This record gives sequence, C-alpha cells and structure tokens, in this order.
Amino acid sequence: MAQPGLPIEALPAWALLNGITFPHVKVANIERKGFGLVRDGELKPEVPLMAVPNSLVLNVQAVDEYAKEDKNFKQLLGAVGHHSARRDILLFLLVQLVLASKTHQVPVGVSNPWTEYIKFLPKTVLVPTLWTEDERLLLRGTSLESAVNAKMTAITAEFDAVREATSSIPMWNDILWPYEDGNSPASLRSWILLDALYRSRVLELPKSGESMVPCIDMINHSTRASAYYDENDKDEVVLLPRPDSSISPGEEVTISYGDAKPAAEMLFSYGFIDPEATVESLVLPLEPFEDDPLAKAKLFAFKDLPKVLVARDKGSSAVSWNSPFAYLMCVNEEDGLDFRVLQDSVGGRQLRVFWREEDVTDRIGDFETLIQNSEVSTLIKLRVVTVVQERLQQQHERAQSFADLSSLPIGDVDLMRDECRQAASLLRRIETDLLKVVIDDSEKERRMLLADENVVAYLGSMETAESDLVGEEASNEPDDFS
Ligand SMILES: C[S@@+](CC[C@H](N)C(=O)[O-])C[C@H]1O[C@@H](n2cnc3c(N)ncnc32)[C@H](O)[C@@H]1O
Repeated sequence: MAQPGLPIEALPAWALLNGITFPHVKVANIERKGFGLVRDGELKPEVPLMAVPNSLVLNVQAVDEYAKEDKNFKQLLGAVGHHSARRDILLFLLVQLVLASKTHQVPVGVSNPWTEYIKFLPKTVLVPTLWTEDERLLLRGTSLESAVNAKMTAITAEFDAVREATSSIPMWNDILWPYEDGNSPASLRSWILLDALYRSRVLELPKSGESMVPCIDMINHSTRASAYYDENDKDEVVLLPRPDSSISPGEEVTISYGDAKPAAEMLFSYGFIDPEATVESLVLPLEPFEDDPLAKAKLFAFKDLPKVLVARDKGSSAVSWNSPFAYLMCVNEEDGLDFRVLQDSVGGRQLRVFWREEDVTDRIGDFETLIQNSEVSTLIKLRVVTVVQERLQQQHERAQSFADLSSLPIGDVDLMRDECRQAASLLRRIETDLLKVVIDDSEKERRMLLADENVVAYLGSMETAESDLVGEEASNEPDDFS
C-alpha cells in the first residue's frame, strides 16, 4: 500500500484545528535529518515551545478509548491486542494507514486526528529493518547483525499471527490478506514501517507512559540538546527550553534521545549514529558454556538477556565492561552454587538460587558482589575476565573479517543507499576500535589476576593433580607383552 502523504506546510493548520500550540517554533526541513523544529520569533520563558493536549496523546489507554467508539477496531484489538503498548498502538496506526489511504472501499474505522496526522509522517525511516536485504548484509560482523535478523523474524511472525488470528473476521481478512494481484490494503511492509515509526518516535512520558505525541515527535536529537519534554498540571505534553541553553532565532531546537545509547541501538531505533556522541558502547549477547550442566537453570533464573556491555568515554583511555551473566556463568556447584525447586505458600513451585546455603534468587545479577568474600573470588574473576575477553575477541575477528565489502555476498553495491553504507561502516569502525581497546585492557586485568597468589597456588595444585593422574593412568596401563 502506498503511504498517503500531506505537504508539511499543512501541518500548522492541522495543529491549530487540534489545539496544539507552538508560537515560538516552526517545522522545517533540516539537512540529512528530515523535518525538525526551529526557533521562530521571540521566546517567552513562561510559554512552552509547544503544548499538545492530552486527548491527542496516543498510548495504550487512548487506544482502548478509540476501541470503545469503533466496533471493528474493538474486534481487531480483542483478537490480537492487549499484548503490549507497542502492539496496540501499531494496530491502531495500521487502521489509520488504511483509512487514510482510502484503498479499502468500506471505511475500516472512525476517522480521528491521527488519521490525518499519519499523512505527515515519513514514508520510510533509515532503520535497518527497512533496509533492503543486500543493505542489511552490510551489518555483518557488527553487533546489529544478529539483532536485526532476529527482529526481522520476530516482526514477520508477529504480522503473520495478526493475520491468522483475524482471518475469520471478514473485514480484517479483506484488509490483511493479499488480493489475487498480490496487493493488500495493509501488508508486512506497512507493519514494518509502523514498527519503525513507533520505535523512532515513541516517548516515555512521566504520567502517560509509552506514548506517541503528534508534532512533538518532529523534534530531532542532539547531544547538545536545547529542550526537553514533560507533562504539565493540565496533562498537556509540553516542550520546554533547557534552563542552561540558549536558542538563537532560526536555530534548530533539539532534545536528547539518550546520550549513553550504543551506536548500534541508535541505528537500530532511529536510523542514524550521532558522530558527536560522547560515550561509545557496545552490547554483545553471551551464551552459557555448552557443557555446563546448570546452563538451563542459570538462563531460566537469570530472567534478563545474557550479555556483556562495554563502554568508554570518547577521548578517554578508561574503558569499562559489565556482565552480571558472565559471573553466573563462571560459578558452579563446587564453588557453592545450588538451584532448588521449592514449594511456595500458594502451592506453586519456584526455582530458587542458593549461594553457600543463602537464598540469593533476588540477587542473581549480583554475583560479582556475592563472591567477593569467598576464597575463590580471584579465581572466579579470572574465569569471568577470560570468558568476556574471548567473546570480545570473537566479535572483533568477525567485525574485521567483513570489513572489506568485497567479502560480502551482495549484489550491486552501487544500488545500496549511501546512508546505509556510511552508517554500517561507521558502526563497524566504532565497534572494532572499542573492542580492540577493551580486549587490550582486559588482557592487562587477566595478567594481574594470573599473578595473584591464590590463583598461582590453585593453578599449581591443578598441575600437580593432573600429573598425578597422568602417572596413575600410565601405571594402570596393561603391560605390553608383545
Ligand atoms: C522523532 S523523529 C524526528 C522527526 C523526523 N526528523 C521527521 O522528519 O519526521 C526521529 C527521526 O528523525 C531523524 N533524526 C533525528 N535526529 C537526528 C540526527 N541528529 N541526525 C540524523 N537524523 C536524525 C531520524 O530519522 C529519526 O528516526
């Protein structure tokens, strides 16, 4: 389905009609960023840069309210909604997209301000889920490679599930399933676009929670942000200048989308990497040891995604890494770790985690502290540093092996968009440099731990035990009478 569009010049009229005020900013084209907000006229400290009535805020409660007025949408929401705020909002936006495109003969819902507003939103976003298959290959060897593949699989499965669950409802069957010519009012591509629009525009509001807010979502990001958003006592969402900032006439007004977000997350969620970011960081998934008999229990009890995070402040030589799961990976039964299935007060069964007879289920992410006073703490730390270092090395080698585009199984490189090539190569460079620094740093840490007297004694005792074993094995060998 072609996404319907309206010229941005029509936005002030739409905003006025819907009670949005922005006396001191206007929407303008900003080079390489799409639209953005720029200062227009005198700023008055007591007047917000923008104020959006609460009735236009799109969150899970608003979607429920719309469902009360629209029985078709209520049916759709009943069949596949109430799963997450994101899913409900995506379903709502899908209906707006179909309504706005007027491709379906029978109206599929009740028009509302979002039916028009969606026409001002971009037709694409440079997030990798909207890159072509060839463009996505550019991410090979970066931390986004597996994340984007997993997202593509998940989002396709999600759309399939939406279609399946509504296939017996004639109206939604008509809209979501392709006609004989292969087209349909709403396709997987529409779903992926809506997911991208949601991810790149959603705000976490103090009172209304995860929400999309028209017009305020026209503001771009900067590490030197001049504004922030909030909700006032009239429950309006307001855009306010930062107290420490000054915005000159004609200058772009920006907020921060998150200063410490890894480059990969910025590209994944917003489709760009900020070259001025002050922190460089990287998140890699970790897998438990294949031969660990407690691997499943550890994964189950950990509850979070097993990962390692590395970071450094740009321009500083100080790096840091953090991986609560690596600590859990590296403690075993012989160190004092135990899993027990216990009956709770209502007859249910719970997996509890014990460290040296103490129930530490609620501190499972804190083994770094839990082991601190034990005699094996340095040894465990050495195991952890080794595990993390190996994971970083593996990623570093992979990133380097795909650095040369000619090693990628892609078609015509010239058909790829410059923005995708540049973003992928910037991501690879940031990640490779960061990995190199952290690997070197962890090697220093590993050497220090190896020199620790407890570790030396332990490794010495292991060597003696091994040579005793070899001796025993040799003496157990049957005599050779040949
Ligand atoms: C909340 S929207 C902002 C409005 C958007 N520029 C538009 O045209 O609708 C977020 C999107 O704006 C763009 N963007 C925001 N800040 C940017 C920046 N510093 N550099 C490049 N693109 C940016 C990205 O495409 C991002 O996904």
